[in-house]
Amino acid sequence: MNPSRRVVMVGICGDSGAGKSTYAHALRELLDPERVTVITLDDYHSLNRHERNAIGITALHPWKANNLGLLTEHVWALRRGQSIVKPTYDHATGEFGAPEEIVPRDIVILEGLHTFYLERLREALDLKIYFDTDIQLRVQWKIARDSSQRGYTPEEVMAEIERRRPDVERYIEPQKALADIVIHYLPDNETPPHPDYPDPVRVRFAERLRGSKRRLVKWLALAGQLGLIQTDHFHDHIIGEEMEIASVSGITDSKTLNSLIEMVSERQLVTERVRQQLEARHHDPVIVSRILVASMIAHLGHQSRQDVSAELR
Ligand SMILES: Nc1ncnc2c1ncn2[C@@H]1O[C@H](COP(=O)(O)OP(=O)(O)OP(=O)(O)O)[C@@H](O)[C@H]1O
Ligand SMILES: O=C(CO)[C@H](O)[C@H](O)COP(=O)(O)O
Repeated sequence: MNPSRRVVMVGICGDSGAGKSTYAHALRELLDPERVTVITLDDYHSLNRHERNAIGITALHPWKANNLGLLTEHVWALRRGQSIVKPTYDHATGEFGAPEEIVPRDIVILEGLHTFYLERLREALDLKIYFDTDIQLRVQWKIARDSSQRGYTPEEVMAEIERRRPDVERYIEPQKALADIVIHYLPDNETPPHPDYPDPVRVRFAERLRGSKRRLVKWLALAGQLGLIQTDHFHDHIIGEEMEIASVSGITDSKTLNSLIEMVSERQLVTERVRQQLEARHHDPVIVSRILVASMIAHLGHQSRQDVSAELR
């Protein structure tokens, strides 16, 4: 591995249907698919669908249904710039597929149910994002996806959501307290639907106040005060800890989004893909959120390259 390079590791965590994988792949597109590897933790299930059902456990059980030891080993290997050969899981059949080789790129995004579950996993991550998607959206999205792509009927999806509820509370939701940023998608009942934007969604960001170098919410609040974006800004307690919160709703224009990008990152780090996105004049909150988070990740990559260069001097 080139010693002046350090892989940037981003973790995305949350319940099934929260939008993790869609977000991870959107970030990859924005940052540059050649530079980003996305890994889903679903590939580290230790039991197939039939085996889980036979012993009556859900995929949410960290130890009985997942190989978190192997995952941790692989995450650290990738962070060191080493290739891995990882398992694969096929949701269309509920079976494992052939193992695949992963060569680390500049940025690795891990997305899954247990991304922050182990301290040793969290230690490998430069940015931790938890998706706390509103239950109404989560159910709607999960039913649509699982019945079209994973071989379930809508009734089976509803029954599965109910069956999983205790495990969600026990194993998944506590990880919210370990995130740097919590992203909450909410239905936006105040923004009128538009042909390009038929199901308006509001995106709420909560950010930890403790010594964070990242200041996404502060900048959003400032942009709101300046009247640049539609936002509300407040402090609240999430799992007992004070967090600063701002939500983005409505439509944001490109000029404003450009200013926000410069607040969270640097002009020279704006990727070609983001530039192309900015050619559209108006952006919904999901796009705004993805572009800002991609810009923060680009900035983290830049900082880590500077740190490595300083260490080598
Ligand atoms: N912002 C969004 N707006 C509309 N639909 C969305 C959005 N994000 C995700 N979805 C839809 O919700 C479904 C679930 O999303 P996704 O697969 O990303 O969730 P996930 O958290 O990775 O779920 P799982 O852990 O079960 O794999 C997908 O079909 C996707 O198209
Ligand atoms: O919570 C999930 C994350 O996607 C899935 O339910 C889990 O991966 C098992 O998948 P399947 O139901 O396709 O066997």
